[in-house]
Amino acid sequence: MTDEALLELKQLTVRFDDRPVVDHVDLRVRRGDIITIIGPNGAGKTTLIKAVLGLQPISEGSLTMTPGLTIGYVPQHLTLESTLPISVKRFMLLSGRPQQACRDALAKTGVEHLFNASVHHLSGGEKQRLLLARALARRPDLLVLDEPAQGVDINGQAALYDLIRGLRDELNCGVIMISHDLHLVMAATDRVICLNQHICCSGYPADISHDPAFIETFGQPVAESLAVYHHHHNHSHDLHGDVVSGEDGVHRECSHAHH
Ligand SMILES: Nc1ncnc2c1ncn2[C@@H]1O[C@H](COP(=O)(O)OP(=O)(O)OP(=O)(O)O)[C@@H](O)[C@H]1O
Repeated sequence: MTDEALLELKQLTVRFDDRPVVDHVDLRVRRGDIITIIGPNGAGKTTLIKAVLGLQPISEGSLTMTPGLTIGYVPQHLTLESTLPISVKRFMLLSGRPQQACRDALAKTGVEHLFNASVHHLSGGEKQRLLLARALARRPDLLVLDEPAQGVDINGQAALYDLIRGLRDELNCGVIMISHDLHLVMAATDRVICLNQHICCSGYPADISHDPAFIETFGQPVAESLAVYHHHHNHSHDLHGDVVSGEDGVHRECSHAHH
């Protein structure tokens, strides 16, 4: 059932004071999909996610979910009252799931060893993994993540995206996330949606980095630096950057600039 649509948005529009902040968005999320929403500040990304979570009323269009769909939500940050002592164990049990399910989820995100630690003492990356574990404890059909790698260093970010991909494979869930880490998105995401109120362009990273709408939104230098990620060469280069014959002995010219 890999093509089962978990969620479908049709012409979904959210207006604030008659201003469309999310403008006629169509989106279909199936099991196994990883869809990343990118876009400049104020583009409507969080508003769209809130609509999916049922936290934001829709002005127009429709949002259909498969009946009984369980959503696991990972917010940008863990916000807790700093004076309230709380352990990882207690935080996880607040999800209402049994202890073993909580432990299993923590093991999946690699932080089970912190079960008795204070949440306040966790590093930024560990907190994100804890939030992810809390979402997983619900055994979600759909994971929704709002900038999951915020405050995590670059190696930690790559590891977190790898983890999300691995969890998608294991749970066969759909994933929809917002990200500002364009380089990681382009290297790791299956499908990208570039939102600027409406969907400017969408598709696979290799394709959208060449899309004029993408270049207009993020600028030529960003588009060029991202295009390298999924750039498949049919030939090799020597140390000077000159093209040498391919494996089949055929020499082909590059159709792009090298950096
Ligand atoms: N409840 C609200 N009432 C009025 N305007 C709102 C409300 N929520 C968001 N907005 C406006 O809608 C626009 C989109 O906001 P949103 O938070 O969805 O953008 P975003 O793409 O997530 O931005 P960022 O990347 O900066 O987080 C902004 O101009 C914001 O000020």
